[in-house]
Amino acid sequence: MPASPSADIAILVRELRRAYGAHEAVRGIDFDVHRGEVFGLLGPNGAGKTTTVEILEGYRTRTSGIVSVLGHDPAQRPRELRSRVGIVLQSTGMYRHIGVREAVAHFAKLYPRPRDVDEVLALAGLGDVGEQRVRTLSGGKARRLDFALALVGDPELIFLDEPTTGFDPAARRAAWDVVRSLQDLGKTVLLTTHYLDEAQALCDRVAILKEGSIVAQGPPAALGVGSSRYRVTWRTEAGDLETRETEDPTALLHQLTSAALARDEPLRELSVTRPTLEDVYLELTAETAAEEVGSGG
Ligand SMILES: Nc1ncnc2c1ncn2[C@@H]1O[C@H](COP(=O)(O)OP(=O)(O)OP(=O)(O)O)[C@@H](O)[C@H]1O
Repeated sequence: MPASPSADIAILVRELRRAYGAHEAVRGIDFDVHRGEVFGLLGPNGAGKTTTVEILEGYRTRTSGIVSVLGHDPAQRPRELRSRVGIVLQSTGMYRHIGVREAVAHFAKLYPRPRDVDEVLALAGLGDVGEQRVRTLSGGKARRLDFALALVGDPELIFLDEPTTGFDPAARRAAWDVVRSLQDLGKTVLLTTHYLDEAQALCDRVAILKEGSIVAQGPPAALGVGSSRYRVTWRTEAGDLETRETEDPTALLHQLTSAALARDEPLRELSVTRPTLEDVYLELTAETAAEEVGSGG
């Protein structure tokens, strides 16, 4: 029997497990993805991200647990899901010899209610290369074509597996813009990424996987980003780089700047930062540090 989640839940996962022989790759995870949300699955290599996403896409079976995608069990491979879900594969490499616009138009015919082809080209940032042959596209543009092919069916839910791996910084920013425009269109996005800045920039909520279990889940801000901890770094008189963490940097900054003024010297390399998602992630996924901080909370 398929689970019947409430209308605002696009993906529901309960006690999901997947074993490969004796190895349990996914160990009883729970999460929901709300409609209209960009949700990120993060975790080191082998944490179970691909296994989880491919179970949601219907490409892999599960050992146990409940999974519902737009109200359907993907294991049944319901036809309806095919047109309501867009999957950006790790580069399709199809249609190399035809034009970009032609490829998107060809894909559009596979769906009952496709988006306008030119609109999709514009959305994916391919408006200027529509007449170019697919094989002549740069890596970044080829990836955008993968986006375009996933979007042309006008899916409600889009899976993005490491959407910017191998991109240069400009191509990454462009891909981020595509994800943001999907969000503006009210689409639900589930993405996996190795880049923590990407998750921080794009995701409404993230789940951090480690060895098949979710070790933290929530909005990036609630995972410590923008928390009350500040990190103050500066170069001392002796030339050493010093770092101190504090709840309130006011007094420390006053002390440092007064001393520098008294010496009539600039305070070199001063920075005041808050922990990024990356700091939180590294803390949670570190092999030994996790045990130490895990029980203390
Ligand atoms: N078909 C398979 N048969 C046996 N073991 C597998 C299979 N697929 C994955 N595994 C194992 O399951 C664990 C989780 O793999 P998975 O690919 O889901 O991780 P991941 O988080 O996606 O990693 P990556 O970021 O490297 O893609 C790993 O230990 C992996 O070796």
